Amino acid sequence: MTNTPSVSQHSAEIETTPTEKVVLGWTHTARFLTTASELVHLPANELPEIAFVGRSNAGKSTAINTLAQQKRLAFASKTPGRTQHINLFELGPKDEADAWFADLPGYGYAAVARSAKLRWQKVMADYLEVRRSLSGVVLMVDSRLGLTDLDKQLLEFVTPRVRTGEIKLLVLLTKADKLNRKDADAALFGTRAFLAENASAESDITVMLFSALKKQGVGKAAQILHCWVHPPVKAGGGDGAAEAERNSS
Ligand SMILES: Nc1nc2c(ncn2[C@@H]2O[C@H](COP(=O)(O)OP(=O)(O)OP(=O)(O)O)[C@@H](O)[C@H]2O)c(=O)[nH]1
Repeated sequence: MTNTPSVSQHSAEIETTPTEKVVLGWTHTARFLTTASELVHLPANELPEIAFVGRSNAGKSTAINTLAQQKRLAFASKTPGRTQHINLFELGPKDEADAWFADLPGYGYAAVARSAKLRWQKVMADYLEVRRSLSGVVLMVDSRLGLTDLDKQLLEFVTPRVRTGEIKLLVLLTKADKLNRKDADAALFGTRAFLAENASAESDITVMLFSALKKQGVGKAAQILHCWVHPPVKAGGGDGAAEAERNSS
């Protein structure tokens, strides 16, 4: 077996459309705000907040770093289960932030004691339930594993509010560089089929392949998040996913 180089050792160029360049300029403004181990310690927020969730080691921190084009904004660890707090990041102009990102603790890491696991699952469930500023969820799923039971539980938990349009959902199938074309397509279509059946065909949910290593899907993901925060002012609205889809094809 060969050693897989860490994501930061690679510097693949991001292939971007002009629109994606603009929105990447926005995600690059991300800066650390604060960290909290308890929900009560999270500062109140009036801005749209986008939560990054997923199984431990799915690549959340790396994805945030890639979107922000910063090496260690969110701590990307090789040891699963290292993100033990909710980390908040602020985006937009320095004196006029327009959104927050929240990096949530990864779930499902086997080596974490059961009590700690349950505690973190509760912190996350409570966060998703009570955080009023939550306007979008980015679910990171390792493309090689597909949706795990805990991912499905999380989806079950958030989809009622996705259906009503209260929160948006983007599913990133991470580490897509580790799959060949056929397996990547299978992961993509399998996840889409699950969501179509279990969420709602009409819901504005995007599922896409993502690789921090190869910079695949980075511009498109940035565009979707940007559109969530700055919805296009036009009749018919939408969350920008369709526009991102068009621009990337
Ligand atoms: N090949 C490849 N490896 C990746 C990619 N994204 C992340 N990784 C690797 O996957 C491992 C886990 O990444 P993290 O970003 O720390 O994962 P996390 O979801 O934040 O993990 P927790 O802190 O446990 O919640 C690291 O070794 C990363 O280098 C990718 O796009 N391709």
